[in-house]
Amino acid sequence: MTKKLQHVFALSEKGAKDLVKAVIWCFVCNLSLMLPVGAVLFTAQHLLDAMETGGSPMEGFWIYTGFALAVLVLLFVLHWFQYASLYLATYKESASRRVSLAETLRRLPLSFFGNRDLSDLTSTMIADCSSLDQMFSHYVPQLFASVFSTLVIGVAMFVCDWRMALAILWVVPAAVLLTAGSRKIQDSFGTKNILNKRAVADCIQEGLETIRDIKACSRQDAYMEKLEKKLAAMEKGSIRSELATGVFVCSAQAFLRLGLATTILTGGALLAAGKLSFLYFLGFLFAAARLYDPLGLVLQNIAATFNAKLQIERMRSILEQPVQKGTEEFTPKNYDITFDHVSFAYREGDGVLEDVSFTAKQGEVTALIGPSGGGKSTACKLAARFWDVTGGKVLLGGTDVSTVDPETLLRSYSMVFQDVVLFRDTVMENIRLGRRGASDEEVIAAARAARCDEFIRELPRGYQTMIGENGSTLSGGERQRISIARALLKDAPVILLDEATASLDVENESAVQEALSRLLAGKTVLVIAHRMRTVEAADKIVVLSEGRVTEQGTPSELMKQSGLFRHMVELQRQSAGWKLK
Ligand SMILES: Nc1ncnc2c1ncn2[C@@H]1O[C@H](COP(=O)(O)OP(=O)(O)OP(=O)(O)O)[C@@H](O)[C@H]1O
Repeated sequence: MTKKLQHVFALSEKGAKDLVKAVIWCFVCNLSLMLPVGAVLFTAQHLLDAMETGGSPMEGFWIYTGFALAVLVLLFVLHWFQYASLYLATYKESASRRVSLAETLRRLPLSFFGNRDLSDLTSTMIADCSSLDQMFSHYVPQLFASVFSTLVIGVAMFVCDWRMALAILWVVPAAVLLTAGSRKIQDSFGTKNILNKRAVADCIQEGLETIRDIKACSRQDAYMEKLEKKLAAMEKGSIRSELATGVFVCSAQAFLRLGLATTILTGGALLAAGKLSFLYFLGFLFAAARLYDPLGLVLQNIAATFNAKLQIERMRSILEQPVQKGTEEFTPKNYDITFDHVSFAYREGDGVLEDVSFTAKQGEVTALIGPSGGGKSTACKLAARFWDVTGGKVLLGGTDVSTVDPETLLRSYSMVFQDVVLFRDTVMENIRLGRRGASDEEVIAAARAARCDEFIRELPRGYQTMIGENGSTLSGGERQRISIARALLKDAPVILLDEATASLDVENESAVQEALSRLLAGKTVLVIAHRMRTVEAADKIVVLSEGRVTEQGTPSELMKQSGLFRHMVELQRQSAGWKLK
């Protein structure tokens, strides 16, 4: 049963077990609500007996007071356990749900993120998790518990007096059926409502991410119009969804109250006919009120439970994704990177690399060149197992990288990509990301080697200056030098450089090139460079065009052929003389 609950509600094993416990406690608490009814009847019986026999009503006062207090204490204890099992367990599960989502996301190949909307993932992590917290702390356990407790209380009522039991309970199946029968309608409105809300969140996130381009293209009005349309659709959808839920739930709740009327009528008739004692009549009246209250709430919550379906599905779609796995024991015999007949496609049927074979040897600089879109960056990322290949193998030191745990593998790589990512933190910490635990002195030494030190010291608080979101307060060249400093600090045996010096001015470029050449000694270097000057000193050139290796060899060997490399070198020599009029 635990497994089934885990699957249906996207819970951990402990979460499923805790849900069972919560249902049991809610069930016990629902039954305990009948205890005060018993206490009142017990006391009333005593008073009636005393009045009939002419005894003192005060006789046994302490016993009844003690009994009432015991009921009170028992109720308190039971509700305390119910509270702990509902809320504490739910919030523990909620924390572990978020952690396991984050863990899964950490282990997913980048292909997953390529196919998913970022704002969709954000809303799953934040909004969906919160909705499920609410659902598991307030709705689901109470829903199950009410079904069981109503059954038990119903049987007890039938045992006491089947006519009164019928008068009370006939409305229950009708009210539940009315709510459950509306599921399809509520499902459809609820799903539309959630999708509308997501569309608004997407639109806001898109606007925030692209605000610079929106302004640059004077598209503010068009953007606002689009957002307003989505907001209007959301408002309409929310009202419709609430109305659809409200109509059915309120009707079902009203229907439930009809039971009180039939209880009074039936009880009154039986009482008048002498077929029911006054005490029993009183007891059934109390019991009906006690029964309908939690049931009314449950009806309200059934609708909320229907709406959670979509959120659970979205959560499950992440949790059940196949994650990248592999051995954590990785000691390659060397750090040669070998592409062995590698094919790769971001989307099925849309191949980006086709039968790519080459080796980037340890101690050598291997340059990937070729026309834009030829697959150079893709090859670099496959070398670090950011994605898994669709055909062939990528080997590091003779080991297939797809058999190595991605985080273990990445310890062997330092990377500087075109799109530098900086975090909202100090400059010091942004560089320290290269090697956790590096001392301030080591960070500063790396910054010096990457020619960052000078501009960092000019920042308002030097190395302790906070960098804005993704380094927005720094120039492109400065961002890139910080990322080079990170790579220098990491000092890994494999270096991947993707246009590493693209945003640097000539003075900085030669300074960084000098720092890089010190770092690169003895390492496996895979560099992507558009400028032929950057790759003149490479040990090996691999030309990638339309996803295939069209040439490979030393620069001088390739210059002798009249292939793409030579053509690119000549073109760049010509363009070196190009100037603005
Ligand atoms: N994340 C991605 N999802 C889908 N397609 C992608 C992705 N990244 C790249 N591509 C596509 O894969 C192909 C190769 O891209 P890649 O970036 O590897 O080429 P490149 O040779 O490095 O180009 P450039 O020199 O312009 O950076 C291109 O057609 C590109 O549109």
